Amino acid sequence: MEAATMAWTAAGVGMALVYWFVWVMGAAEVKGKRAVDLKMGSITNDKVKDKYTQYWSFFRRPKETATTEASAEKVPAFVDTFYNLVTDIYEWGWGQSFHFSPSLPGRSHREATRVHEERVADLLQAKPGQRLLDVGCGVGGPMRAIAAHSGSNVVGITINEYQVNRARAHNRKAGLDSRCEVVCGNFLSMPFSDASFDGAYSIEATCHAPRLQDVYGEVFRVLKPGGLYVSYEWVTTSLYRADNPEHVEAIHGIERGDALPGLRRQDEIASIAKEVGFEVLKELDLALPPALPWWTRLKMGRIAYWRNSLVVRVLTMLRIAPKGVCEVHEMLYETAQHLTRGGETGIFTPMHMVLLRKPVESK
Ligand SMILES: C=C(CC[C@@H](C)[C@H]1CC[C@H]2C3=CC[C@H]4[C@H](C)[C@@H](O)CC[C@]4(C)[C@H]3CC[C@]12C)C(C)C
Ligand SMILES: C[S@@+](CC[C@H](N)C(=O)[O-])C[C@H]1O[C@@H](n2cnc3c(N)ncnc32)[C@H](O)[C@@H]1O
Repeated sequence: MEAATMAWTAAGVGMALVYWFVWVMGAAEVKGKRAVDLKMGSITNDKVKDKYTQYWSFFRRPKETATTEASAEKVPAFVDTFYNLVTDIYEWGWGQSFHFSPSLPGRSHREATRVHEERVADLLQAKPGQRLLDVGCGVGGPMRAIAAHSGSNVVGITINEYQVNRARAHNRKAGLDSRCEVVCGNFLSMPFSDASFDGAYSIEATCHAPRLQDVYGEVFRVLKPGGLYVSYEWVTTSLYRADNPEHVEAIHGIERGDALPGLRRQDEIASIAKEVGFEVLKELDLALPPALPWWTRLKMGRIAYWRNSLVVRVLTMLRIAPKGVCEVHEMLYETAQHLTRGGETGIFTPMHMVLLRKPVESK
């Protein structure tokens, strides 16, 4: 073969490979967020690396972050930065629901996710026409499932403006925008009137609060007397040993890679809820057997991770994705290992469920 023909053939094969990795394989989990559309939220391309470095140095020592008052105050701003960095990667590689769920035999991840969300609506006994609050709503995957399942109206709050825009666009596309509303704000001080919601829920979101009392107190305030609140909490279990270096490494890894100001213990949740005035109706770790592992989906994805990191590398080289995406992707890959370790050893659960009620006689 002539040199020129060989060069053209190689170029053709190269282009086909790029097309395959980026447009075909890069379409990952959910149609609608493709690798070529990866952005870093509202951070401009030239600021991505700096923002990532700032984030990483802030969350290097998670427990200190929660305990010193000055740095606890900065947590919501850094959580906002975190979601600017990860929201598109999450949507691309996981879907529109940013949480885990127990695997269900013979059912897809998508179905298992929906069942885990509908369980919230059922626990709340949500009814058509009721007004529910989604505390830390992400891009609204759970909100749409819960509104569709129960017929209720849902108002979501998130600290991240980029997520607000994504959630509103998804709500419109799903034809649910008349029943699903999204507000940008801090769940530690919410822009809602007292006693203005029939029910509330939070799915894997309140773990970002330095003090759980603050967010539970706000939910208590905005609920009507008699209103129910369900929360899926990220916690360490009674199997966690602070003197076991492997345990400490996994838990620190989870905290650093997920913007957490220190994980709480499982046995703290109900007492904090009571402290702010709630009645505790139910408390259960939904990850306990007979539930199947929630971390299977993270483990099964090794080939997908490899493919995804290749895709982000190629896109960064071609300057389609901003510089810094590779570092963020690498951080998430490592976080996935720590989460898996936390699940396998049983020292961590992302689904400690509490069902709470604001007493009827309270104001
Ligand atoms: C509740 C929170 C988020 C939980 C999960 C939705 C996310 C935790 C870790 C994330 C991921 C890790 C590895 C990524 C992978 C390297 C990439 O190629 C594709 C996306 C991942 C699978 C990503 C997806 C979302 C998570 C599973 C926290 C923040 C409180
Ligand atoms: C892991 S995501 C879960 C999102 C959603 N519940 C779901 O399951 O898809 C956590 C969410 O909590 C929100 N969040 C964290 N801290 C917050 C704060 N102080 N005020 C409002 N939202 C916050 C984040 O912006 C994000 O939307």
